[in-house]
Order: sequence, then structure tokens, then C-alpha cells
Amino acid sequence: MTALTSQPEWQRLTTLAASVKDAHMRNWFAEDSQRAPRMEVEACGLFLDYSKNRVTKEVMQALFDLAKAQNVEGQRDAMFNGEQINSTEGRAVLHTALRNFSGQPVMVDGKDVMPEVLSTLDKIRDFTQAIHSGSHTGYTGKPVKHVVAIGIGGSFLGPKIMTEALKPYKYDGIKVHFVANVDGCHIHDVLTEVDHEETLVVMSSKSFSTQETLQNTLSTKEWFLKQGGSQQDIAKHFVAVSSNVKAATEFGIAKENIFPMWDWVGGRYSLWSAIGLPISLALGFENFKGLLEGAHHMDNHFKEAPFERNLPVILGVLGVWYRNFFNAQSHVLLPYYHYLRGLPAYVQQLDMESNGKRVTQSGDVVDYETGPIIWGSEGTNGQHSFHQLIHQGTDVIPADFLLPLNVPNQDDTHHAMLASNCFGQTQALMQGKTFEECYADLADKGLDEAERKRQAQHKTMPGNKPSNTLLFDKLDPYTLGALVAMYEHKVFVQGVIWQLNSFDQWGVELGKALGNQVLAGISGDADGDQFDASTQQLIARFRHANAPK
Ligand SMILES: O=P(O)(O)OC[C@H]1O[C@H](O)[C@H](O)[C@@H](O)[C@@H]1O
Repeated sequence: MTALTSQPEWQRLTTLAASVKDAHMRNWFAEDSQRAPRMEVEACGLFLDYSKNRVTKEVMQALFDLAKAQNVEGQRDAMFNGEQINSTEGRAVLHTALRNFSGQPVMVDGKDVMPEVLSTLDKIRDFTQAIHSGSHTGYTGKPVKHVVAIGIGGSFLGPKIMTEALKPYKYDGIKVHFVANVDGCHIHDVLTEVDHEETLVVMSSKSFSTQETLQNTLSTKEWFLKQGGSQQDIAKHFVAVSSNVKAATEFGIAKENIFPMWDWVGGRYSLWSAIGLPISLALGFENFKGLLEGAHHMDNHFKEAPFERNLPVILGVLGVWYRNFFNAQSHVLLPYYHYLRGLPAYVQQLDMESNGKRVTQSGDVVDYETGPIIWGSEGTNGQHSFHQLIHQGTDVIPADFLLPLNVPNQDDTHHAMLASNCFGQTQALMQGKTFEECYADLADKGLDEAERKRQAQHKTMPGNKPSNTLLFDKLDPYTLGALVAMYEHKVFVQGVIWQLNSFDQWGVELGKALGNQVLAGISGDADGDQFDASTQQLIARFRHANAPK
């Protein structure tokens, strides 16, 4: 047994899980009229109803006790204080400093990082204003109308999904195109849509060494030169965001066109840094700042609210409950808002890259489950497909339902239908439909007894399926910032409980290194023997298909 599973708090949860498994939420609601009002919490514009979970007051208390025993508070403070909690890379974890409007310093290795953070924000503001006002033009004097934002992973998902989610706040006159995949189809399609004289390229790569991003930028540079731009004109059309200023300048980006970031900002936590420049260009700097402000308030909430009223802590411990005591393998996110449709993909990277780990901070192999599979898509679409498995499949799949109470260009009929589907699903998942109810429904169908029972069995919905419902007035920049920061801290809480380093990603790094080695194999620059027989065979087929005819 590891330190975690031998904890008395863990053992207590094991005992409680055994007793709770036989209980049905349907009965809890029937017996306790105060269950819903007792199990809600509100902060930073987000209202959470977590009453449709398979937890009692005792379970929640035991989960909070586990979080305390695992030193969530101590680790949280260590993160905010700039300690090197990313122990395998020897780095502080300070995305919270990027949205720190408290006026307080944040120290890394004895140095206050806030002056650099704030001056970079000023640089983002000034650059955004120069583009929007037309004082920064392309080399022929035309204003910028298109931004091609090139990056991948955290240097792509955050900016893309936040920009999409805040579409109603979009700055007219600029269209931002996001390109991540090295598949040439994507960059080709984007470049055929834009005029090089009116295009700004934002290349975002923390490391400045990611194959996909470098290649997409090189192809874009070639395109720019072919269209008539000169080497000298590149300075007006290409900017970069990177912590590797040396590599960016060597690549040909003018020094004044580089927006800095720092090694204490993890890729998947980087949208708050200059990696968010495309958001500012797409929505205006004030809206970008609004996003940061919402996140800052969520940081304060996470630091200050008692566990019983703390959104990230409540969501985090509920996730641990299902993952470790109900064997839930996945967690589904269901935004009932078209513009927020990218959230599942965003949280997927955040959660799975952070907590997809198998050893503890001290290097011991865990003997418990860690991060779940995160998936989902926008409601109501999923109701007509995969919800079936959530309702009647054999696994427990905890769900987060998210709904804005108001939407832009509100059509009351559409919005009421959207809300009713969202609430209806959570109710159906919780209550289910009993065999007796289904059997009664079949009374007038002219079925013989055996057939009536058989059909009733198929229609029976066990219910007791857990869900959280998150409501907010409207999805403005502030609320979105708070929402994303809430999920960041939820993942943090779980990582601490599971004793993981949530801030490295060695599996992903291996993929990057292998991709480069195989590319050398494909180009004929690497000895084939270094690859296994299957990979050699695949490389040979590819080389054959692409050999000069
Ligand atoms: O910003 P870059 O250095 O190009 O890295 C882009 C992405 O690379 C990897 O896939 C990392 O795991 C991600 O967290 C990172 O965001």
C-alpha cells in the first residue's frame, strides 16, 4: 500500500463507498427537501449545483478530510508562492502570476516577476491597439485584416477555444485563423483565404522547437515571399511568442517582434501569457484583460474559501470519489452553449496532460487510479448519440453540465428548449426510470407477460448517474476566465491528492523526440536498424510511395 491508500481518510472513504453504493439518489431527494439548497455553491459568477452526486454529508466531509490530509492547502500555497512544485523539471508553476492584479510581488528565485509580467501585458495592449487602429500596417501600407495564429497544444487550444467562446465580443475587422496540425492541408487552406499584404502571422511556441509549429511557420514564410513580400518585409508581418528568444531570433523573427514568456508557465496553462495575444487581437485587449480578471478572482476564491464552499476543491474531490471508489474511467463535459463547444477539448488537454501519470512525486508506482479520460461535446447534440451510454451503459460516467442563463441575440424559444434539455438530462440521469414504471407503461400494448417483462427490462433506466450543473448569467470574458481557472485548480487538487507532478509531460516529450527520429528515417538520414521491424516496414512503405517517379 502507498502512503495514500494506507491513510485512515482513504480507508474511511472505502467503507463509506460500500454503504453508499446501495443507496439511490432518488430516495435521498425524496427524504430530504434541503438536499439541493444545501449542496450548492456560488463564486465569481458561477453557480454549482452538486446535489445530483452520489454523496452524503459524511462522504463530502471525508473527502475534504482526505484533501486536508494530503496537504492540498500547503501545496496550493507553495504553488502561489513560486516554489518549485514541478519537481522533475525544477520549475515554479506560476500561471497565477500572469493574472495577478493584487499589486503584490510574486517571487521566483528571489526575483519579483510581476514587472516583466505587467510590461508584457502592456506590450500586448499596445500591439493590439496598433493593429486595430491601423497604425501598424502591412508592408504595402494596408491594414491587417487576417491573423494566422500558428502553434500547437497549449500554444493553440487556449487561444482558439477562448476566442471561439467569446465570439459575441469579437472585434470586427480582424479574422483570426488558428493552425496547429502539421498536416499541410490546414495551412494550405488558410493561406488560400488570405491576402499576404493584410496578414499578420503570430507564431506561438514556448520552446521554439516544436516540429509542427516550426514547419507551419516556415511554409507560411515561403508563401509570404512567393506572394511578393521581401525578407525585409517579414518584420511587419511575423511576430512570435516564446520563452526561447535566442531560437526565435535565429529563426528570423525581429527581436522587437518577440513577446516573452517564461519557463514557469506550463504550455497547457499559458493562455494567460502572451500566448493569449491572438485572443487580444481577436477580441480587443480589454476583453483579454477581462478573462485574466475572472481567473484572478477564481484564484482568490481557491485560496480563501473554506473547502465546503470552494468550487475547485468540491469538483476535485468529487472526481476522486468516482475515479477511485466507483471505478469511473472517464468524465464527460457537456456545455449547453454552442460557443463553448470547445471546452471539452480544452479541459481534455489540461486534465489528461496534467494527471495522466503513473508514479508519485517521490517516484513510486501508484496502486490507485489517477486522471480519468476527459471527453464530451456540446449539448443538445450528444443527447442524440452518446448520452445513451451515459444513461444505460455499464460504467459510471460523472458529467458536468454547463449552461449560460442568458445568451446573445436571445431567442427565448431556443434558449428555453436548450435549458430544458440540459436540466431534463440531469434529472433523467439522476432519477432513471424503474422497471415497475416501464412495466406499467406497457400495459395496453397487447404483449404477453414474458414479452412485456422483456421489453420493460430494456427500457429500464437505472438512474443514480452523477452530474454537476454549472450555471452562469452569461459567458462574458470575466466568467470564462473564472471557469477555466476553476478547472485548472480542480485538476491541481486532484494531482495533489494523487501525489502526482501535474506539471510535466514526459510521455508527450517522447512523442516529440520519436517524431523527429522517424522523420530522419523517412528522409534517409537515419540508420533503419534503430527502428523496430514494424516501424521499419511502415517507413519503407512510405518511402516507396513517395519515391521520385
Ligand atoms: O509551445 P511549444 O513549446 O511549441 O509546445 C507546444 C506543446 O508541446 C507539447 O505537446 C506540450 O506537451 C504542450 O503542453 C505544449 O503546449
